[in-house]
Amino acid sequence: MSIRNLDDLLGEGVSGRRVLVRADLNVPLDKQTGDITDDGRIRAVLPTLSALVQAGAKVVVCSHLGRPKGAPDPQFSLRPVAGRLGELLGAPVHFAEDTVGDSARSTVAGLADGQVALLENLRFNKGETSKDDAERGAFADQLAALGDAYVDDAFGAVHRKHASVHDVPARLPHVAGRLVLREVEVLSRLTGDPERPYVVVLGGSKVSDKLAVIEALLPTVDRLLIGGGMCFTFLKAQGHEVGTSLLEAEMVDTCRNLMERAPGKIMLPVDVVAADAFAPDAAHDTVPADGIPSHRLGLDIGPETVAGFAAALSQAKTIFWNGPMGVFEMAAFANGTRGVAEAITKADAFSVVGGGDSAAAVRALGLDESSFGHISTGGGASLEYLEGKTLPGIAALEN
Ligand SMILES: Nc1ncnc2c1ncn2[C@@H]1O[C@H](COP(=O)(O)OP(=O)(O)O)[C@@H](O)[C@H]1O
Ligand SMILES: O=C(OP(=O)(O)O)[C@H](O)COP(=O)(O)O
Repeated sequence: MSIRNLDDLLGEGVSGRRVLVRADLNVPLDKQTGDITDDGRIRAVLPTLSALVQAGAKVVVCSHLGRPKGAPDPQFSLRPVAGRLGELLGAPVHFAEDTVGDSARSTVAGLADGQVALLENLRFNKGETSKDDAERGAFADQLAALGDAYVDDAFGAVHRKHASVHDVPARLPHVAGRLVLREVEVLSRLTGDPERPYVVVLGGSKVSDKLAVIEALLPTVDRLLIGGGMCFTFLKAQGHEVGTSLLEAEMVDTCRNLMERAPGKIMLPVDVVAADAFAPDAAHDTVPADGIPSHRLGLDIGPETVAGFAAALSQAKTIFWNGPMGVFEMAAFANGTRGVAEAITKADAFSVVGGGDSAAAVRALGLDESSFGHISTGGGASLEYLEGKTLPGIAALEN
């Protein structure tokens, strides 16, 4: 990557300078308690933050959390993340109650050398995600005013053309952080000439984001295994009833086209675990994929599907997996994700797992992280990188 990195910035000296770090601290939260259920993304940014702290910078961290709608929403506050980040750094993290307002300005102004502040959720501001260049630019101006230099270490968000990712680097001296650098180095192994068979497994719930990626990836992969919330739009395209499962109705034709264009390449579930409700204690049964009752929703792939996917994975030499196979957060619907994850660890292949929830699933299910070649913090970001797209966050660092 021909872009400047953290070592270049450290080499210039950062003591006493305000360094704005864009991190991806979009961690999963327990829906009932609001507790952080997996702190992997916070840990992933520690090498960059610790290096800046040690070098005496005034470190100003910013991130999004979830998808609030451009205004403050307490359920998406980063306050709990500030607490956890402080524990991991071994020093308190000063939390600003807003992102670019009075609280942010006074918090940053009060930082001593080597101290860290975390700004409130970037997405509480309309300008962060706006499609209007001027609106995004105006927010980027305010954000950039809080730093003297900018580090992008938010690999999970480099595919977003958002103010903090795409517009701030145009306003400040900018470098890639340690995490972004490492992610790109590892993922580049999958873009050149991956050892074959190359098998990609896709699941999760960000269906419309990822359907677009499938189109681009299809010619380069040997097998595409589809589970999770993703599979129902494909099953519908095959003419099956999917009950009240997650469905992207306007994408059904696209899915049909994809299957017709690459016959035999896409593997879909042959059985699914269908439940009465989206709840941990919901009544559920394994049913054939063409027999989901109309009042039920698919929350996991079934055992026959796991066996089929495992057989395909056992042949692979390169594997990329993004998106849990089911609602793994609920024990009754975690078997598909566990089965596929175990099959990946057993394969004699270079394997990459990408995505906040997929990485969290690996840890929550107690799997040995070292049996994967790489666990990426970005799902959508790594998929778009593999697709060969110019990622707004990376392009901005190159300029
Ligand atoms: N069948 C399903 N129905 C609804 N949600 C699902 C289903 N399968 C998986 N999910 C959910 O998908 C979420 C993760 O999706 P996504 O954000 O796309 O993955 P990642 O963060 O790894 O990129 C998990 O919270 C999981 O519960
Ligand atoms: O969780 C994320 O992406 P991922 O689920 O694709 O890994 C990133 O934090 C980006 O979040 P976004 O998809 O709401 O822009």
